[in-house]
Formats: sequence, C-alpha cells, structure tokens
Amino acid sequence: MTQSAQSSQPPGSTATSTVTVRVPAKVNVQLSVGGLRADGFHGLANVFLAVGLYDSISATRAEAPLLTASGPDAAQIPLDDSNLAVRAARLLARRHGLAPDVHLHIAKDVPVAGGMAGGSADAAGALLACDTLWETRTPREELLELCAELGSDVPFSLLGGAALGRGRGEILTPLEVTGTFHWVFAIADGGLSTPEVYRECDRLREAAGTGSGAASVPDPEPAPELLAALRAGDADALAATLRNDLQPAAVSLRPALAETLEAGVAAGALAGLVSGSGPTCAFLMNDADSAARTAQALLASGTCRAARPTTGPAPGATLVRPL
Ligand SMILES: C[C@](O)(CO)[C@H](O)COP(=O)(O)OP(=O)(O)OC[C@H]1O[C@@H](n2ccc(N)nc2=O)[C@H](O)[C@@H]1O
Ligand SMILES: Nc1ncnc2c1ncn2[C@@H]1O[C@H](COP(=O)(O)OP(=O)(O)OP(=O)(O)O)[C@@H](O)[C@H]1O
Repeated sequence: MTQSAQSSQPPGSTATSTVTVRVPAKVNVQLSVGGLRADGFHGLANVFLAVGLYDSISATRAEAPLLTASGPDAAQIPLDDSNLAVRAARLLARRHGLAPDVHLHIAKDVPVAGGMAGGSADAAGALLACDTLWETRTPREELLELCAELGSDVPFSLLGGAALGRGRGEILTPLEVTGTFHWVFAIADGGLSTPEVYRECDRLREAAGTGSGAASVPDPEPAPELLAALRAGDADALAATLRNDLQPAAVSLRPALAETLEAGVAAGALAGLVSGSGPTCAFLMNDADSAARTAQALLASGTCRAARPTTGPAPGATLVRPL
C-alpha cells in the first residue's frame, strides 16, 4: 500500500463498485483526565462534539490491498499498513474470514495530528465503507467494539453527534443537544503526538506535586452545567464551562498556542480551548457571522496556518455513495 493520488476520486472507481463514507472531526468540550492506569491509558470524562470538517473514505473492490490519499495535507499521513484506515479494513476482513483486498482512498480535510481525531475518522469510515462493500452486515454494537480496538476516539467517530466517553473514551453515552453551536478552528503548522501530550500532562502533575497515578488523581466526572448547556443550546453557558485538562500540556509543548488562544478571544470568540491533544485551537462563537469574522481575524493575526468556521453537532460516519 504505497501510492498517493491527487484526485478526489479513487482511480479506477466506478459508480457501482465504490462505497464512500463521510466522517466528521471532533472537538472535546470537556476533557477531564484522571490518573494514569496500569494499561497505559488515562480514565476520562470526555464530552465529544462532532463538527463539520470531514474526511471521505472510499472503498473499491481490488485484486490486492491499496491505499491512496488526496487533499492538501495528504502527504502527512502514512500510506503503509500503519494507516488506521488500513488497520480497520484488515480487522473487519479478519473478523469475517475475508481477504482485505480493497482499494481505500482517503480524501483528507481534517487536520493531521491536530487533536480532531482525523485518523480515527478514517478508521471508522473504512470500517463502515468495507462493511457495506463486502456486504458483511456487522451489527452496530460489533462495529463499535471493532472501533474501540482501533483507538479510543474511533467509536465516537462512527457515532457522531455529541456523547460522553468514559473509560479511556471508548464507552459512549449519546448526549442531547439543542440547536447548533458555531465554532472556528485555528489550525497550526505541524501536529502534536497524542501519547506525548498525555505524558506531558503526567509530567506537569508530578512537577506540581499532585501525582499522576490513578490513586492520586480523582476520578473525572462530566460537569452537570456543561451537559445542561448542551441540552439548552446555550452558547454562553457552554463557553463558561469548556474545559480541557490536556491544554496545559499542549501549551507546554507548543507555547505559541497561548498566543493563538488570546488572538481568538480578542477577535470576538466567547471562549477558546485547545482541541483534544492539540495543536488545533477551537473557538466557540455566537453565530455564523461572528465565526466568519473571527476566522479572518485569526488568519490575519499570523498565529495559525488556517482558520475554519464550522458548526456542531455533525452526524457520525455516513454513507454518501451509493445513496
Ligand atoms: C485526546 C483524545 O483525542 C481526546 O478525545 C483521545 O483521548 C485520544 O484518543 P486516540 O487518539 O484514539 O488515542 P489511542 O490511539 O487510543 O491512544 C494513543 C495513546 O494516547 C494515550 N491515551 C489515549 C487515550 C486515553 N484515554 N489515555 C491515554 O493515555 C496513550 O498513551 C495511548 O497509547
Ligand atoms: N488515516 C490517518 N490519518 C491521519 N493520521 C494517521 C492516519 N493513520 C495513521 N495516522 C498516524 O496517526 C497520527 C495521529 O494522527 P491523527 O490525525 O489521528 O491525530 P489526532 O487528530 O491528533 O488524533 P486524536 O485527536 O484522536 O488524538 C499521525 O501523525 C499519523 O502518523
């Protein structure tokens, strides 16, 4: 699997032999991080919101496995067997005793290593696309279990909307949301490694003398005011309760993020926070007009590479071809 392509359609695809799935990015409106567990993960109270930046994953029957990618940042993703979409296709094929002979094509729009679960989106998309192409009809619960095997964020990429993630983030409870929240995402040059950001979080906790183990960090809980703000569709109340325990670690590894966060708030955001493990910064806005203005001001501030206005919640992995 070592080929890249620049077109948005997989080469050689035909209308009948290709399945395409669209999958959203996410922002964590609450990311409360518990102590480091014995298995190397952290217990979380993780409130996910899917937002309107999407990757599209196409699956086409092929004689042998092949992966291609397109989009401005496609060169940043691995095209070998470490790609999460490839791992997803192999996992599903193994589950059903099939050969993983499929051409996967990723049309990439979610920032790479940006804290917006782009790789997870591709994994969830590949699972759904291959399950449809191969007519394996895997029950939803089983698909969610396969997602969890691939990564902590992957089940949410399949589900979309808004959800509380417990455990390491993979145990999901859908959440009620009223209306639409407006956001601007400030995309940085270069990514941050998720395990490194968690390690930095532990290091900062140790340095502060609070300890980083499961015995010393209280079990994280979702904030009732934040869940109420989502239920009510109240952007001001949500802005007052946004929280990301990984933010100090992301800013410690990338101090320039402090300037991006300041620039967004100075440009009219209700509040800003680092998205997940960063370095993308997320700004909650009042409406679409202020989102467009703030995106322009952020770009002009020179504190980010790109600024994208969008909304959430967005639907989870969705079949877009064939309809
Ligand atoms: C930061 C978030 O994006 C917030 O939603 C997620 O917690 C990260 O989820 P992800 O990228 O799917 O992460 P995984 O692929 O499951 O794990 C990658 C690495 O991140 C760290 N990790 C991840 C999830 C978690 N609850 N605790 C962790 O400490 C571990 O070092 C793990 O080896
Ligand atoms: N399909 C994929 N798309 C992007 N990155 C991938 C993919 N498959 C594997 N990777 C690897 O995973 C790393 C993390 O990429 P990803 O874009 O998922 O980060 P992220 O959005 O910060 O993740 P998260 O928010 O879930 O922690 C990349 O640096 C890349 O090496």
